Order: sequence, then structure tokens, then C-alpha cells
Amino acid sequence: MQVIIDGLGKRFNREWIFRNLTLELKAGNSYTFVGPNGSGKSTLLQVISGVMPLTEGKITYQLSNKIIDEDDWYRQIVLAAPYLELIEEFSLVELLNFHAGFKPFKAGIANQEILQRLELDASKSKAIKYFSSGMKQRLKLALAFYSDVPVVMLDEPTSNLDAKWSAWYREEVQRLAPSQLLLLCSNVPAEYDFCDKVINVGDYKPAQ
Ligand SMILES: Nc1ncnc2c1ncn2[C@@H]1O[C@H](COP(=O)(O)OP(=O)(O)OP(=O)(O)O)[C@@H](O)[C@H]1O
Repeated sequence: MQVIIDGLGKRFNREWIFRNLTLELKAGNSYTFVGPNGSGKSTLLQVISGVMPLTEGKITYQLSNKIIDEDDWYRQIVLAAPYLELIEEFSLVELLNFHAGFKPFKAGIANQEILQRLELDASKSKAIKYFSSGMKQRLKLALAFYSDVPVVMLDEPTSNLDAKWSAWYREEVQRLAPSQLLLLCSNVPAEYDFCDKVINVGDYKPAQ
């Protein structure tokens, strides 16, 4: 998988958040977008994922030299972010089944394995709306880590996680397959210090 970003720009109203951003993101590598609060990290991730429209430039997804239609990008991606909600009415098992219906888990990873890794076996029938914020975050990360998709996107991955689960994050994120592309948004070095490339989104903010 390769994501080619060419002259990308995003503007809200009259304010350019970033402009002239050109990058090639390649599977087997990990990239982190850093920058001060409000610099545009989450906006950039959402634009690259296709959930937010770009203002100018071009993004191309290429898998085995084949260009992927923009309508199909979502099939290639799992995005875990604080602003994306889980389906609160589902129980944990229902949510895992629902998710796997669209994006199957990696070979050898069944629901039971995920429940054990998350230490949430006892909560498997509990509705997501009754989960603590840390439990929800663990679940979002698990869906990202264990889905069989080429692109994994994580925004503020350890938000709401305690020390034990932050350590779990570090282990799992570094275990992603060489065929996967990892994109992160963070300002916390412990979340991304293993990454191959760190990109400061603030460098792409034009003078207004
Ligand atoms: N829908 C929107 N309409 C107008 N402005 C927006 C919208 N979404 C984001 N912005 C603005 O875009 C800028 C970048 O926001 P963004 O959330 O991408 O920053 P960030 O770097 O992820 O910040 P943080 O570190 O605080 O999470 C901010 O000035 C924000 O107010």
C-alpha cells in the first residue's frame, strides 16, 4: 500500500490549515503528524482517510500498483480517534461481530482472543455505553490493531489509557505487519518515538 499526497491543502472558511503538503507514505513504515494544538493534525488525518474533503491537491491510494477508487478507501483503513464514536447500543461481542462483518480480523484472531487480550471477557455482554473511557479506547485500538487492513490510522492513541494499557499500546503498535502502513497523530513522544518519520503539520501552515 502506498498513499501519495500531492500539493494537499485544507482551508476552513478563509483560514488555510495546511497547504502544499507533498508526501509518499509507504507500507512497512510508520509516520507521525506532530504539531501544537490546533495545528491541523486531526484535520490532516481525516482528509487522508477521506472522511473530510480536501480543498486542493490530490491523494492517491495505490495497492499492488493498482489505484484504488476514492469510494473504496474506507475498506483499506481502520481509524481510531477520540472524535469517532463506537456504536453505544451494542454489547462488546455484538460490536466485534458487526465490525468483523465489514473488516475481518487478522488470521488466528477470533473474538475470544481479543476479549482476552483486552481483559474484557467479563464485559462481553455489557453495552458499550456502560464502558469507561479507557475501556472504549482499548476497544478502538484493538479494532485497529487486529483488523486485516493495509492502513492503520491512530489519533491520540493513549488518551484515557493508564500506564498498563499505554504499555500495551506500545507493544501492539510495534507488532503491526510489515505490509501495513501506520499513520499517527500525537504530541506525546512515548506514543510515536519508534516511528520512522515525524512530520510537523505546523511547517505547512501558510502565512495568512
Ligand atoms: N469543521 C471545522 N470548521 C472550522 N474550523 C475547523 C473545523 N475543524 C477543525 N477546525 C480548525 O482547524 C484547526 C486545526 O484543528 P485540528 O483539530 O486538526 O488540530 P490538531 O492539531 O489536531 O489539534 P489538537 O492537538 O488540539 O488535537 C483548528 O484551528 C480548528 O479550530
